[in-house]
Amino acid sequence: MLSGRVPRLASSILRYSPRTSARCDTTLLQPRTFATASSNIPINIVEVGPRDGLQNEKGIVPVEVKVELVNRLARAGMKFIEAGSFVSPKWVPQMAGTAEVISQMERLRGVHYPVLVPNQKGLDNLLNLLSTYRPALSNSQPQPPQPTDEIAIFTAATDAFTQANTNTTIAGSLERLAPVARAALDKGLRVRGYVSVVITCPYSGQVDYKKVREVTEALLGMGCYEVSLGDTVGTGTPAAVSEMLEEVKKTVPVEKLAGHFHDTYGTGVANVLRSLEHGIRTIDASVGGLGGCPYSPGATGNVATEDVLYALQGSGYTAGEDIDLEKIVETGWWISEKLGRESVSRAGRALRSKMTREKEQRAKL
Ligand SMILES: CC(C)(COP(=O)([O-])OP(=O)([O-])OC[C@H]1O[C@@H](n2cnc3c(N)ncnc32)[C@H](O)[C@@H]1OP(=O)([O-])[O-])[C@@H](O)C(=O)NCCC(=O)NCCSC(=O)C[C@@](C)(O)CC(=O)[O-]
Repeated sequence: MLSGRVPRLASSILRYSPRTSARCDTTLLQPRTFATASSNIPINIVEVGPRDGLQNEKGIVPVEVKVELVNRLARAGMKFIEAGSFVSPKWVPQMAGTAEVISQMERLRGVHYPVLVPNQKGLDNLLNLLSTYRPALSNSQPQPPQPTDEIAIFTAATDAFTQANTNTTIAGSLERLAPVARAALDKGLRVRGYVSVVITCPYSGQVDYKKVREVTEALLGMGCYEVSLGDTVGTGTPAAVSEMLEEVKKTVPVEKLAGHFHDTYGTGVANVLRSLEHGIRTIDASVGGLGGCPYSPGATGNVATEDVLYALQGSGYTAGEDIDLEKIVETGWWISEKLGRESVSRAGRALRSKMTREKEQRAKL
């Protein structure tokens, strides 16, 4: 654990309560209502580093590194870790090894490892893999839990982005995804939805927030338990996020929404906090600030997990009793160095310097 000033914060902040189904306190759903420090509202962090983080890497990241990344995140206390994608390797070569990753990773009890699925073929590939994990006939032959119990389906708020990302229009993608969601639900999988480009589209500019709302409604109508709203390009400001959420919340219950912010313009944490003020209780984040969408030119990584966890300190929100920020910081550096660079998480950089200084001081004693 961190020591000095950070541990003082850490005692209240670095231990988080697990993801609960009671997503939010309705008294705190009013726009721009700040939570008080004593309210301790649970926030779910969905760690998307192994998927959104790595999918944009130019060089192929070896399966064993991806497996180690997922394992480190789980051991650091993350409860939802997006482990990869069953997409076409012709479109996103980096995700080609996902079946191996989810077969080889440790599967910790209470941790969910969702994977992205774009179409029926992706679901079939996943179900084939899962079929090898059927419960053993005899209790004397215990089987490990199946690698995942959740898929994420994805579309976008503009035709141009949907075309670039999945080779179809919004309507075409919804038509393609509806039977996939139904089949996954029939197999007992949970289904999460994504809407990309909720603020700006890299191809068609300013997005119509009404479209974001309609696409969100469509995904929920297919049985998604939650829809994550992606500021794919990362142009969002807190004011734009507010405006977008005000529109979506006209017809969609806020507890069905998650926030997914890229940090291209440095507004990721501010947008997270703004979305919490709106009642959102699930935030996607990426360790070390890894990532970017291959079909969103110029966009940088997701808001860093470390930055979100740091910002939540003393805010009255709590992100999971088991999360160890020091381990998350170390994991952010570990994977960044594997990728030949430094962690871009601001909190990750500062906390690592602090941890190093403290280690040196201890060594001198
Ligand atoms: C949807 C398709 C497949 C349509 O792509 P398509 O080319 O129209 O598909 P197709 O059905 O014509 O198939 C083309 C080839 O791909 C194969 N194929 C087809 N499907 C699969 C599959 N599932 N798994 C493996 N192989 C597959 C298929 O078998 C065929 O192979 P061939 O016969 O030529 O040898 C393609 O566009 C695709 O995979 N797109 C995914 C793109 C992607 O992964 N983008 C990043 C994820 S979304 C994101 O990052 C945003 C998010 C979620 O983070 C939120 C945010 O920040 O906004």
